Amino acid sequence: MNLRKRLRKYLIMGSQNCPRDPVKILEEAIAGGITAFQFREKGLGSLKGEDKLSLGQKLRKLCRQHDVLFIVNDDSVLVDPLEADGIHVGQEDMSVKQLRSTFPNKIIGLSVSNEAELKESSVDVVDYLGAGPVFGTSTKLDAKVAVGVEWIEKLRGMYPDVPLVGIGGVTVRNSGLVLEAGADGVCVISAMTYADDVRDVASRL
Ligand SMILES: Cc1ncc(COP(=O)(O)OP(=O)(O)O)c(N)n1
Ligand SMILES: Cc1nc(C(=O)O)sc1CCOP(=O)(O)O
Ligand SMILES: [Mg+2]
Repeated sequence: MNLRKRLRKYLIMGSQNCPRDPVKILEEAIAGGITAFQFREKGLGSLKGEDKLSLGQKLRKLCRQHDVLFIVNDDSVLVDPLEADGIHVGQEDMSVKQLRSTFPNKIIGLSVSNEAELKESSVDVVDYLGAGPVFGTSTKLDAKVAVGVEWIEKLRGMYPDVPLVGIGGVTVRNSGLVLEAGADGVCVISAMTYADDVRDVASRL
């Protein structure tokens, strides 16, 4: 399956986003049909060190068993121990050029939230772009200003062939707008991790 298809339903989470066992939440999301997962263990209440690694290993194993793409957020040190398929970074993280030279064959995703960031970005060395926050979000405390689906349209126009996902405040109800604007996939955290029925949300997304 090509990357655009594999990024279609992209769950991102760490234990800090989960009101119950993250392993169970991922199992249910996989049963509902997610195609990609990002291990984003960061921020208030997140696990560190061995505990972080141990949870990452359990989530990685599940993704492998079900052929779900497994991406690590930010932490390049975890890529090899978790045998991740790739890494996602933002503008304030490790440079994508450096990552590309360290991981020539891994998937590299980069966040772009506005024109100024785009100007500074080496889009040519990454495999996909994460655009957002499309809508308002309270999950990421340092999220930038919501950019709307117009930002997706703009990026799609500029980069017709680059895999593109929308993130930030995405729900079952508004996910269609993100895809109609030209995204290949939608990323969600809270809409899935806090759902009463995770599997149902994943399948309807
Ligand atoms: C797919 C995807 N898109 C954007 C982000 C945000 O990355 P970043 O700006 O580095 O912020 P943090 O997630 O690290 O807080 C993402 N993680 N994934
Ligand atoms: C991790 C993250 N990155 C964003 C960006 O705009 O780059 S918004 C965000 C949080 C998304 O969480 P929710 O689906 O609960 O709104
Ligand atoms: Mg980051």
